[in-house]
Amino acid sequence: MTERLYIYDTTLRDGQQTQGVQFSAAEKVEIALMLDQLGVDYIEGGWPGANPTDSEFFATAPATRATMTAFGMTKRSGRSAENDEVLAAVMNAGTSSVCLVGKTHPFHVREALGITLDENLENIRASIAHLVASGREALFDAEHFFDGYADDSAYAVACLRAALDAGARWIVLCDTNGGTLPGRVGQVTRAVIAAGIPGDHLGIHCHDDTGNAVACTLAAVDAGARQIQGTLNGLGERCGNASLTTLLPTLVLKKPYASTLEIGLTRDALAGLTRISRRLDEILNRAPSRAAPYAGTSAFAHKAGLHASAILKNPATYEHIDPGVVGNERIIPMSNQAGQSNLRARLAEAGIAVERDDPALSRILDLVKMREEAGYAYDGAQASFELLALTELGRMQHFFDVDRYRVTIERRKNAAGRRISVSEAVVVVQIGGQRMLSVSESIGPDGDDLGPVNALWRALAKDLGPYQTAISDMHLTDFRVRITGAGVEATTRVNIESADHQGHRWSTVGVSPNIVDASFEALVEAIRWKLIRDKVTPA
Ligand SMILES: CC(=O)SCCNC(=O)CCNC(=O)[C@H](O)C(C)(C)COP(=O)(O)OP(=O)(O)OC[C@H]1O[C@@H](n2cnc3c(N)ncnc32)[C@H](O)[C@@H]1OP(=O)(O)O
Ligand SMILES: CC(=O)C(=O)O
Repeated sequence: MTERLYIYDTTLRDGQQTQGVQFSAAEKVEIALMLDQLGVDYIEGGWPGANPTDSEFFATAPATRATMTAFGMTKRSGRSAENDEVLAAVMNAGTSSVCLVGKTHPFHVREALGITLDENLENIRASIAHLVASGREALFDAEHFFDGYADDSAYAVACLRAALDAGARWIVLCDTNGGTLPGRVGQVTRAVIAAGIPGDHLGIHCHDDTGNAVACTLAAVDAGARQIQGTLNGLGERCGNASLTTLLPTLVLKKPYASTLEIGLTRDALAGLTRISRRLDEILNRAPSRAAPYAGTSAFAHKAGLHASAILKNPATYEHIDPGVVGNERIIPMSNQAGQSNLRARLAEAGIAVERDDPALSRILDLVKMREEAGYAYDGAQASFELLALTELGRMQHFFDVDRYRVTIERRKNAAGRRISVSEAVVVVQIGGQRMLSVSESIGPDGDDLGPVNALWRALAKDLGPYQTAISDMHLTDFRVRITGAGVEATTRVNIESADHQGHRWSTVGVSPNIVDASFEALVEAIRWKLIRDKVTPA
């Protein structure tokens, strides 16, 4: 018989506690709709009353199939739940479900709240009873539960019991400081169930401070907890929360969960996982994590020659699942670890047909290895690799030549008298016998300098004559610089990631002792790749 496991997402609340993350209300709406598509059961939208964004979000929250939940804390001592203004703001959001965090560790009751243990129990009871009396589904987040249990298990469980007896639907065991290991989470969860808190009322909320949040969550599920809390891409306070991007496919696809637990997530929805994960990164203006399980850009990248050779015979040789199941894709990158199998697969993927015995194959392989020795890295620069291969195969189209470029950096006062630096770039290109000169500065909308690479990009993209339409939907999404080698041998590698409105993302690489020169090479390659991908006819 299968048991129901409920998924509770807290990206919009705990995820917003990530350093550097600040969602707007509109972004929260977009994320809530993505979570709903995915099939989570609860969406914790934030803390109404705590800040204007969260209040605005609840005022305009979208209709969702998932239960929208407001978050807050148990009432303060010395006032009734009805008269606690923080709790009132949470209730006023009007959600059918409300989650309140409360203390369960005597140390925190005494130190952080400065009240007696009995007062805290009463605050929990009265707050939950107030939610239930007003017809809300009540959840109790038992803060620092595992630390509290280690200190005084009877008191920690008494806090859970106070919430359960007052009518809480869910009691959520929180590893707030994230220091508990999976074995201990499993052991304590079992003990809590044995103490009379039923597993189908028990949730788990883990932080990733030891890198074990997902494992701890699974340990609690193994022990009988039937609600898991987590966030998209593992966002959350400090090191983050248990990542639902990892947990959801694990629960749907892996034994024993797939056959013993029912969750509200279909296989179709799971195929949207990578897209949703990447969209969140875009909202946060972050490059997607390479190593993230399932949705990472390297999750199905097969770099080593031996792996690639076997993958081509049967992907199951080096993949634990089919990448398409989570909407991700297989990548066979080129690098100095590659053999001919990587090369042929990579070329085929790029739509470049080459006969098995074409002598260009070993020339390309040698060239890749030689250039990697000189500082290039092609495993993260697929587009540059394709250009290199096309050139070596004699199939590279000729779009334009760069005659010269120049960048100057000037430190000067702006109109307001503030000292700013301004970069100016001049680029001269030859297109179909015509010479074109473009000049651009790098001043952003707020008057600040965006740097010499930005000035170069603007100058290059300003007027490419017959190619202007093709590159007009192109923009740069990431820029990474790495110094390779040391001392006088040091050189700079620049990786540029570009995207267009058709949803393509591509990476190029440039190498030079001079950072601007390396950047320029990567920029020019990004444009050339776009022209090829869009099948633009050379002028
Ligand atoms: C483990 C977690 O992640 S829980 C989620 C935590 N999230 C947040 O804190 C983000 C949103 N928080 C906020 O915007 C603010 O902290 C507010 C609006 C909630 C409260 O702001 P303030 O009234 O200025 O209080 P402040 O933040 O300084 O301190 C928290 C107060 O809540 C009390 N408190 C903390 N936890 C609880 C609790 N579970 N029950 C009752 N009171 C609590 C503290 O003792 C402290 O009270 P004090 O001011 O009398 O010392
Ligand atoms: C409630 C919560 O976020 C925590 O205890 O970590």
